[in-house]
Amino acid sequence: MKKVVTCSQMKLLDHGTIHNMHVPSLVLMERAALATAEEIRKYLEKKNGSGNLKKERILTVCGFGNNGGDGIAIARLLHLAGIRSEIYLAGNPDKMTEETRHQWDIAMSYQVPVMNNPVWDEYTVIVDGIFGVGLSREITGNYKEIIDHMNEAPAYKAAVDIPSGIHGDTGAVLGTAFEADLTVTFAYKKRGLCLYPGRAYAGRTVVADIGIYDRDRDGSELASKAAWHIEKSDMKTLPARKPWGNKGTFGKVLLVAGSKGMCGAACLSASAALHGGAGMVKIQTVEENRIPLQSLLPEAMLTSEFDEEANKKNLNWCDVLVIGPGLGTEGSGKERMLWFLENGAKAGKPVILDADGLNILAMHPQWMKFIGEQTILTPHMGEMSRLCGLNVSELKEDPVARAYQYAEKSGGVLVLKDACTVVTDRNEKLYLNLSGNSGMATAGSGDVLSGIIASVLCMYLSCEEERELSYKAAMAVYIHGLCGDIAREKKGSHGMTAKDMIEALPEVLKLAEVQSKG
Ligand SMILES: NC(=O)C1=CN([C@@H]2O[C@H](COP(=O)(O)OP(=O)(O)OC[C@H]3O[C@@H](n4cnc5c(N)ncnc54)[C@H](OP(=O)(O)O)[C@@H]3O)[C@@H](O)[C@H]2O)[C@@H](O)CC1
Ligand SMILES: Nc1ncnc2c1ncn2[C@@H]1O[C@H](COP(=O)(O)OP(=O)(O)O)[C@@H](O)[C@H]1O
Ligand SMILES: [K+]
Repeated sequence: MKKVVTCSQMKLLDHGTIHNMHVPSLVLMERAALATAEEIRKYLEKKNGSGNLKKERILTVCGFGNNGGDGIAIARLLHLAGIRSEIYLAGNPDKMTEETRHQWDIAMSYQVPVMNNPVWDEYTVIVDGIFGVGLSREITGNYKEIIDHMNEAPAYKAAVDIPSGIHGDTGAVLGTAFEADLTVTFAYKKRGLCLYPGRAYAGRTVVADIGIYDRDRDGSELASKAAWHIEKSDMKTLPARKPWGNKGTFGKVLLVAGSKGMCGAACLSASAALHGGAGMVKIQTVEENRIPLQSLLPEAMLTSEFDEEANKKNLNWCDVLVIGPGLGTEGSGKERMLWFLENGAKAGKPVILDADGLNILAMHPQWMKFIGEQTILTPHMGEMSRLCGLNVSELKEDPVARAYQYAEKSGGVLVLKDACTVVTDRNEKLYLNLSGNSGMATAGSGDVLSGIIASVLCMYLSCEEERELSYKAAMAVYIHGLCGDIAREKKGSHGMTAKDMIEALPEVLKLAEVQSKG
């Protein structure tokens, strides 16, 4: 797992390194510049093959905060490497920070050329060192014009720390933003580089170690409230299957799903749970779905019984409940959802509430009392809007803040599904997901996720290791995204379907097994 920080957390870390560890700010700046110049040099060498960089001409556009100081140092390092490198200062030089002024003096001593009226399309690379984590308001006027020129230029574009104009905490565009091909960010990814649209503006993101120290004087973590993103290597921590296990020990999933004429969602969710390694899956559905479901998925068990005795037996049998896919919001769907939500909560079973399960909850807020720390809610933006009463654009302005609020209010684990899915709980554990792609915006993709979450919960049943529910949910979201990535590789983002993601699931989980065996 890697940390993801906010701008204020990053400033705290910079400050701690400088003041507690006595690392001069200029040392951090030099390391930031070295790392960025190196990435640019690598790009140029790859592009030019032979290493002859005579045709290259680089313009670094610098503001007056420390992001501009990084930029000036980058321009100097490239100049000293024999590459044609020039500086353009954007803004008011009277506002230069001490460090940036120092960088300016060094650059002038080395006679790094400075342009006053650059001809934008003469450059092969444009580096953006205007604003970093210090961006504090909407970009207007001259800065906006400059960024628009930079974007229109045909050059390869590299951003220092974060593309200017991207809000480092929310990923929002403040007025305008630099459209980078490459972003070299320092110490940790910033939230705004994970969330959209910031993630799209950042291009390929490289995290450079510049020697930031993440502890205070007492040794406690400064960025303890930071977010996390899961990566491939974390999958080796998934519990291995015990050699002596049987289908009973590998987890029993009860899926309360499907309604008359609606069995597809139940089928996808159940199939994903089975392909994800759950020992047994039973679908609680309506009698009309028996023949299609049993023909489509003979591995799953099925019951259409719905009375107190049968329900209790099914509830006792299962380890994990998934409630919602294709349930409908009226009639039997509503009754089934309420019975299993209430009694699942009372029995202390983990419940994954998805799709129509969430829509029913939104219509009956008094049932929120059955949501607790064992419940995982998996709304997409539309469902979330129904649950919390805000419209989708309000949610998208700051999805993390909205997710925190709802997790706090509900007491459950919230999986707010979007291009960058946010997972959080009432303790503000926060995960931002970086796997997946737009091909996953296809019908049934969410049903697959609910099945994968159930299967990941099952993996942990017979394992001594304690993991928080939010971590397990975030791991499942990451795995789901990897399935989407494999499906895209095989079928392309237009043609891939939810079923292709399920087909990719064994491959993804095999990768975890291979990794854990070393
Ligand atoms: N030692 C360190 O800390 C290290 C920091 N490092 C680097 O420093 C970066 C952070 O530097 P920073 O804090 O100086 O802020 P930065 O992003 O340069 O911007 C602040 C300037 O922008 C201005 N401004 C803001 N918004 C504006 C707007 N919309 N329109 C117009 N102006 C606007 C603002 O003006 P003001 O708001 O004060 O009027 C101020 O002048 C960080 O991202 C990393 O690259 C690394 O070298 C490692 C060591
Ligand atoms: N652009 C995207 N990039 C990555 N993942 C995406 C993107 N669009 C959608 N997804 C993922 O695909 C899934 C879609 O779920 P959902 O909207 O519930 O689909 P459905 O209701 O059709 O089953 C979610 O897990 C979401 O995070
Ligand atoms: K920048």
